[in-house]
Amino acid sequence: MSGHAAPIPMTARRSGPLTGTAEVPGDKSISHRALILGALSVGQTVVTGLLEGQDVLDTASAMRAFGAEVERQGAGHWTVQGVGVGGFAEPVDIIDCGNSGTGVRLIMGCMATSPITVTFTGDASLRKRPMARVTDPLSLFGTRAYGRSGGRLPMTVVGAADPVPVRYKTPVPSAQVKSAVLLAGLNAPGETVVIETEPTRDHSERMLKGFGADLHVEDTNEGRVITLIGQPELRAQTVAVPRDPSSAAFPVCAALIVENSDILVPGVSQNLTRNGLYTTLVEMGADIEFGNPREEGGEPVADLRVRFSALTGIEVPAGRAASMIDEFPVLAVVAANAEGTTIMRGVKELRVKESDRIDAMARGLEACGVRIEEDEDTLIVHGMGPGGVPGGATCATHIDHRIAMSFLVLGLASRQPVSVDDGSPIATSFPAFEGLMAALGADITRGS
Ligand SMILES: O=C(O)C1=C[C@@H](OP(=O)(O)O)[C@@H](O)[C@H](O)C1
Ligand SMILES: C=C(OP(=O)(O)O)C(=O)O
Repeated sequence: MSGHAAPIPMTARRSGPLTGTAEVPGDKSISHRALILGALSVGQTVVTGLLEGQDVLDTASAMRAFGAEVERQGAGHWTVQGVGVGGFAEPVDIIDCGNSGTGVRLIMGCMATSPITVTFTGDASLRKRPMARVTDPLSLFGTRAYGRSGGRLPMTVVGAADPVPVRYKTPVPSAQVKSAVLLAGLNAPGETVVIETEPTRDHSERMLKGFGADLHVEDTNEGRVITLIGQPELRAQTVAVPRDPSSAAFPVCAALIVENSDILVPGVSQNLTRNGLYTTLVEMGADIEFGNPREEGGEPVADLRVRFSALTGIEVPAGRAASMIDEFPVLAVVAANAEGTTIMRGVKELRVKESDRIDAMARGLEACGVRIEEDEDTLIVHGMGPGGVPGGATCATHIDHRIAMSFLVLGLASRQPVSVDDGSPIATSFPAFEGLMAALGADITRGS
């Protein structure tokens, strides 16, 4: 929904030890894809553990507008009666993807090779984000797009009536771009090929295969080459959505920096395209046990036991950025509570998320007394040691859920409270955040 709710100021105060179990909600990336692939399949897809965050609810509404029957049967339990590849009807109204880059870009992909015309919009954050990264490769299929200057929403996309398959090397490491091209390739005859030089999250590839697409992935000198044969009949599936490692990052990082904490976070994805934060935290000296490794919903997962730790700053290699792209804001908070300097390189994609996350973190951390250095592609945090951040500031969240949650985690370990001007965007990805953190013992309240 693009109408931004009234701002909800929130404040976090230094807390006693966090203890207990944090059962984080379903993975946002997989939830979007379960609804989209369900809508493109023949038969009824059943989804359990769906994330009922606003981003995913907006994708559910969009799938209904294209003709799929999407119904909520119970908490996290949804069914999708699909229309099949090439079966999308033209929506009679604008598709509003709210705050969700994943939603709008993947949906543009899956309508781009059908003979329909669709107008997309989103909230004030999404309307600032670049769409040409998706509409450029879609134009190779024969799709046309007419947006505001700079390729911004609102944007009207005219699907190709006679699509041709494409071969496309992604110029930015983006799972959204890769996925949009693959989804468009579903309704183009012949082979669509996407080549990525830096691997990004691979949920689309795994799930497309699971729904019956003919897709194979090969690691070559040129990069990861993904080949999809167009016009398959996708078959409805049962999808058990695993928990979201990006949401798990908040209780995990909170426990690492709040003295004497000891928590359990079950079912955290160990998918190599998603687990960069956890590798980084261990390198910084985090006391994390990875117990009971197993598969859930087609993803490798483990139960994490996380204890308060004395951490040391490190240099995070640029090659790891894609596997932890949404976790840099909360890593910056952890880094501020570590000894020494943490250098995050290759992070310029953070500038085109829900907000410019490098700028938002730098300004908020500075306001809380932390020394920061930054350039276009780098963020450097000078750590103040465990519990050493002064705090005592109100940080601007810029309609960005991850910025809001990161600064609230910071406040739990800072000398003075840390407030955010608006915690309402948290509902886009982690509506249970406040209750879950309170149950662990975190002192987070509404108001400034
Ligand atoms: O494909 C996805 O589900 C996502 C891909 C990433 O974006 P980019 O592809 O723009 O890097 C990530 O930041 C986003 O939260 C979810
Ligand atoms: C970047 C994110 O999401 P999206 O691109 O889907 O808005 C995120 O959830 O951190």
